[in-house]
Amino acid sequence: MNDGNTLSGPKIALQGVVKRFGRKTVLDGIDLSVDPGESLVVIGGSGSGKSVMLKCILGLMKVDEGRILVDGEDVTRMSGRELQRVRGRFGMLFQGGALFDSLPVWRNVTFALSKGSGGHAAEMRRIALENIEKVGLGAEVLDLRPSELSGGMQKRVALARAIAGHPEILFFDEPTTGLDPIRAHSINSLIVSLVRDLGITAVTITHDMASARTIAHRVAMLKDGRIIWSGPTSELESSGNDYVDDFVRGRSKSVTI
Ligand SMILES: Nc1ncnc2c1ncn2[C@@H]1O[C@H](COP(=O)(O)OP(=O)(O)OP(=O)(O)O)[C@@H](O)[C@H]1O
Repeated sequence: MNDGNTLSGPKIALQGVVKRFGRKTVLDGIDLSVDPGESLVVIGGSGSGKSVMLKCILGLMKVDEGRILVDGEDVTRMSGRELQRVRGRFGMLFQGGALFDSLPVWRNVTFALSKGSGGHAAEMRRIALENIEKVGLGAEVLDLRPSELSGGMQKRVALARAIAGHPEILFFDEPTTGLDPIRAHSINSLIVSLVRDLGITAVTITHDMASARTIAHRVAMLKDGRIIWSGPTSELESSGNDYVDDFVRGRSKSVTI
């Protein structure tokens, strides 16, 4: 699936990553890598450290031990401009979309490009439309406020914003939460096509196993601060790991969601 990229090494590599809050160790030696163009889904119970892991990759949280390489560069040793430069390669779709309700859709989509200062309005509208169309919306939503859109449309606008800066890597935090099955399916399809058509590397956190099965090339399970299993999506049902089995089948005896 990643033919041609094998020589370039992983897009993201976590090596022995430890993150503590006070006495609590949330990440306890994470080793994980994501290949260029790969779609990795991270699953795990509530509070298992999935969001903390993404924040560490983005350099929004400092790790206590270990290294995180993005295209071979260690982001844990970076700060300031250097970190901003690497962050420019990422797009994020946050839980809830995190759109600015005081701004029309087109300003939301181009917010990072215009740095919030305005930019050239005609050019920004053109870019907004281009990206809105990529997520299956049209010009009629450009001047609406996010509150005037349905939850599914808001997610699409947030996705349009995430891809507007031509990211090489996209992070999705619970992209289908709160959507009905049809809208969830269309967001999943968009993620699949972004990875396939634009060659984007994707890391997604989700509790939605239907979504994981649709969008992931590979799934990694986080528990007690460690990756306890990772494998191709086709092996999810035969992982040989009881905890993964319980999680995948939605059994709750060892999982708290
Ligand atoms: N800034 C912080 N200060 C202290 N503890 C934190 C901080 N951020 C996260 N934690 C703790 O780290 C643990 C992991 O949190 P995290 O948000 O990564 O979980 P998660 O796996 O994403 O959960 P969920 O699926 O519910 O979103 C939790 O116990 C949380 O309380």
